[in-house]
Amino acid sequence: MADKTEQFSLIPLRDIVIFPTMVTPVFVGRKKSINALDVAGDTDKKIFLVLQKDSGVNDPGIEDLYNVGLVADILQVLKLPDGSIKVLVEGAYRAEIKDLFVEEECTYVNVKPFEDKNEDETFYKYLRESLMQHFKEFAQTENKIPKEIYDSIVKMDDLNNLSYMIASNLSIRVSEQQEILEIASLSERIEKIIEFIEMETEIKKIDKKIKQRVKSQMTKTQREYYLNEQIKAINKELGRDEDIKADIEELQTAINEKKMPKIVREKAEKELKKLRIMPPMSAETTVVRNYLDWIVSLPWGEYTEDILDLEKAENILNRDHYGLEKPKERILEFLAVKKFSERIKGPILCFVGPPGVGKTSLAKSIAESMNRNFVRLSLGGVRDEAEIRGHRRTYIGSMPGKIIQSVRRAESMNPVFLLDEIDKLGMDFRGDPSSALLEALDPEQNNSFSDHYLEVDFDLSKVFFITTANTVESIPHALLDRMEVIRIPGYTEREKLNIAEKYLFPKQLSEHNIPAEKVDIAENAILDVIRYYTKEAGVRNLERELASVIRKAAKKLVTENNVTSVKVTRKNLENLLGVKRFRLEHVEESEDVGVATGLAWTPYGGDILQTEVAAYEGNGQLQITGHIGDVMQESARTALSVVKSRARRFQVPAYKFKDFDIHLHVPEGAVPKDGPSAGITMATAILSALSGIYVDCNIAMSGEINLRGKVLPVGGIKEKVLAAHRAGVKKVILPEDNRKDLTEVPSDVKKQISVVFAKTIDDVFDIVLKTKTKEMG
Ligand SMILES: Nc1ncnc2c1ncn2[C@@H]1O[C@H](COP(=O)(O)OP(=O)(O)OP(=O)(O)O)[C@@H](O)[C@H]1O
Repeated sequence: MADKTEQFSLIPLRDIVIFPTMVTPVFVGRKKSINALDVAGDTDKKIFLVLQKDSGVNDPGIEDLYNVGLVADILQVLKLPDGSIKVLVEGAYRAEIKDLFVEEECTYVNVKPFEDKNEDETFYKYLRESLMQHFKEFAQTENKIPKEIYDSIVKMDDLNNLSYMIASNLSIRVSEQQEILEIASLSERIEKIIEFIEMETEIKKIDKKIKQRVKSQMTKTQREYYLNEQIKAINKELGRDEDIKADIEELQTAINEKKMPKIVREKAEKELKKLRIMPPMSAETTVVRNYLDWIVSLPWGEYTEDILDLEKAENILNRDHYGLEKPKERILEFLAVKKFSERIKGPILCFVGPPGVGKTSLAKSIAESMNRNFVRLSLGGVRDEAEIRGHRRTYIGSMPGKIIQSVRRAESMNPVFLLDEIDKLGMDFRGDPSSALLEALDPEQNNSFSDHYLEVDFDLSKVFFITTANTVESIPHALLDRMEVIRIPGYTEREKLNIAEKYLFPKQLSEHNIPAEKVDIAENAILDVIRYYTKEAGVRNLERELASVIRKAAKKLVTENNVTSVKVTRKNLENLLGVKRFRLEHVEESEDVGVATGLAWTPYGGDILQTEVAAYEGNGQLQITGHIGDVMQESARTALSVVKSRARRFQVPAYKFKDFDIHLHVPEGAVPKDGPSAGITMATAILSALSGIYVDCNIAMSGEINLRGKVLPVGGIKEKVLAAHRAGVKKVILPEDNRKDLTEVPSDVKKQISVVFAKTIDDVFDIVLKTKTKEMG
């Protein structure tokens, strides 16, 4: 490329700057430009391309063009259907216009190559690094540069070409690209490109910031307003406007029709008025709407008519429940009092007993016999006052409390309302749910029960509340005071057998729709289910296992061709229910040293627990294991002191308390145990371990002791005696003061077991300690 003037035909460019070495399509439409192509084709296929200053000018003169353009090779010419031409050019070198001749058919230019300035190239390396770094950052933020272009740019060796390539890919104005094209010095050109890149990235950043600021400035209400307007528009489009209106009218009708008290009606009308003027989809509207939905769905003024027919009630109670004489009698008395005086507000019934003894089903039978609706609310784990009394409406997602929710489910103002597991009510920093419950249960105040959500009083005075608990100990005192406790202890094996035969099995058969003659179960098979597949005071699991037996039998009937009926016997039981899950609890040894048989009460019934004690050389420490609670730990210490005070009588030398460690262990470590009732058992085992005197393990015992050795009464007598009976124990020691509780124990059990009563620990020792002594090492 000599430094001389050359002549080319001209194509003026609109809105595009072409750089050297770039291969680009150019669309040519103007007549003169098409002719310029023809002229170029006749010569050496070179053409001069330069940017127009104003793209609106049709036939530009020298003053309308930039000075520096590009001499380019024509690679391909393509005629398009609309008569215009697409020409593929490759930029050869930059050139400067010296002269311009506007002819009729096309414009010619005399140009001189626009040379690069000679420079010291030592800094090019650094310039290159800087350029690449900027470009990479730009490519990342911009994310517009196609991957293949990016890859080819990154690989480019020639710095000149690199600068052109990058410049052509920046999203800057054409005049700015032209500016780059016109810079003769490579280093200056690169600096300019870097400047543009920085400007671009900065603009992007500012842009982002502004967008964010605008976004956050758009306040919640503005957004809501905007969204609401949109929803309104959408609703209108879809014709839902009418739906919303109809909805409001529906609410109005419901308010009119419900037998709500005046004050509630006024409140509802007021809220409805608000709703009418609110934008349909605002958050506040939803709150008001939900509130009104709740108000109109409550059974205001709906009462079922009571039937207080004692004979019918008794029949229903007997129809559904075996035994339970005392509770049934008490229930009938209660109903009788109600019949005579509607106004006397009797105490609230509280059924206390282990799971599955029929507390819930008794309550259901009461409801049925009185012709009332029945609803059940489990209080287990309720720790928050708001769960009972509801959250104020200002809370997002608030609702009425569980009492009001349950009344809605009951669909009448006077249901039988079972508050289950009242002993499991919790209490923590969120308030005391029992105080809210107290208000619901208290006949003096419950005609105006206040729920935080409803904001209007609700009359609970006609509700018949019944509560249930596994144990009275953990019922809050204030609640217990208002309740009449009816105890339903666990069942004996015989009772369970009767319940299973007469109630559970037939009930399950009919629930499974299986005719009685198709599946039968032998008495001893039921006994085996009770003994080896369930371990409970009630009959819930027994019922479940019987259901399972029935299902398995039904499958046999269906799948095995020749089987027309199934008789479940002791022999085929294991085939149906799988291997036995429990073994009978029984006393391991008939006599031993350092062990005693205790009786424990758990919320799930009674259990026998053999307490073991080992004594070995040490320094007078007492170690206790077996997952036992604080009260039981203290009771163990008391037992040790009691034994110390009787050491001389049993010839236990004093050094044994000083130079021996005592380890007391209560097996079945997985079951947490607590309470003072193992006092006499622990004292017996400790004394035996230290003295070497044998203990009669066939005698089971339960009793608390104080430091002076007096035996104090304990709870759960029926469960404990039943557990002893189940384990085959023949004799039981109980505190003298528990003599009266023996009436709870069924007489068939009492016939088979002898109960002795002890006043002091010495009485206990006299009964259980043998005369034999083991030689101690
Ligand atoms: N004496 C009984 N006669 C007949 N069926 C009984 C008897 N006791 C319990 N059942 C039956 O045992 C099942 C469990 O009883 P229910 O659910 O009433 O126990 P629960 O004492 O309320 O237990 P939880 O305390 O776990 O709620 C019911 O199907 C019930 O009908």
